Amino acid sequence: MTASQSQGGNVDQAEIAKFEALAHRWWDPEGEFKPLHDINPLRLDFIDARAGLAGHRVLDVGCGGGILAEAMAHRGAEVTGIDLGEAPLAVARLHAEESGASVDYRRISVEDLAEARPGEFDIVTCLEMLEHVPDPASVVRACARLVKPGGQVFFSTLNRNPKAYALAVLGAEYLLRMLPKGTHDYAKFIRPSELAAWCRDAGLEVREQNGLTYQPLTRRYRLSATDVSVNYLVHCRREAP
Ligand SMILES: C[S@@+](CC[C@H](N)C(=O)[O-])C[C@H]1O[C@@H](n2cnc3c(N)ncnc32)[C@H](O)[C@@H]1O
Repeated sequence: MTASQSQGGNVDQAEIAKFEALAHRWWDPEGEFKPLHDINPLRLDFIDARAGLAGHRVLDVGCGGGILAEAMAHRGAEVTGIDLGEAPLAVARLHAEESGASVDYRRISVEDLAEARPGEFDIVTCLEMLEHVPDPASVVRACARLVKPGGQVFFSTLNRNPKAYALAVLGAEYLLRMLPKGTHDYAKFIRPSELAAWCRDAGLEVREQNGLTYQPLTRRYRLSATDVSVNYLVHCRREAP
């Protein structure tokens, strides 16, 4: 058990501090968060095509500086974004003010929000966050509680295998320097089978898994229905009671 877990929360303060320190760079499309900017149109379309964002109540868990949350609001969703980092949320609020996006940003854990507002959301998104928490299965359970029966939940994270280590850690952090060193902890990467088991245990039906693959030559990402070997997206539906 880590120090932060023993204090009662499912949070690794060192992870939060990492994102706090970089928060001012969140909206620089060529900065440390470039990969999130680059994959955002793909993941936004993936979610919109499966859940239909316009007019729906959406919760974005681990929203950071708001790259996805804002984009979903611009598609007509009523978005709440939660995170435990103060600085990323401050950046997110400022950016939304400038862009005219309406997003309700809050500093609260997903577990506490699930206690307070179970079943309130049509759609829950939790992207690139599970690999930064001590107990990702607890986040999956909370997301399942927060969505309405029949509602949609989306996760994305990094697979745990030698290829993912080579590309996401050695390649992105050390070779290409796309990300600061230490951004990812390989031990926290999650196999699709592990995530699927947590989803099923939480009452979520896994409908689809899609890879987000990086092409080093073109420096572009694309969605792949078959290659979930590195970064991947999962679409689930909360089973009706
Ligand atoms: C890689 S960023 C992803 C941001 C956003 N989801 C995206 O994909 O554009 C990870 C985010 O998770 C947040 N985070 C880490 N641990 C968390 C926790 N226990 N509860 C809520 N947010 C957390 C960090 O503060 C950071 O903003």
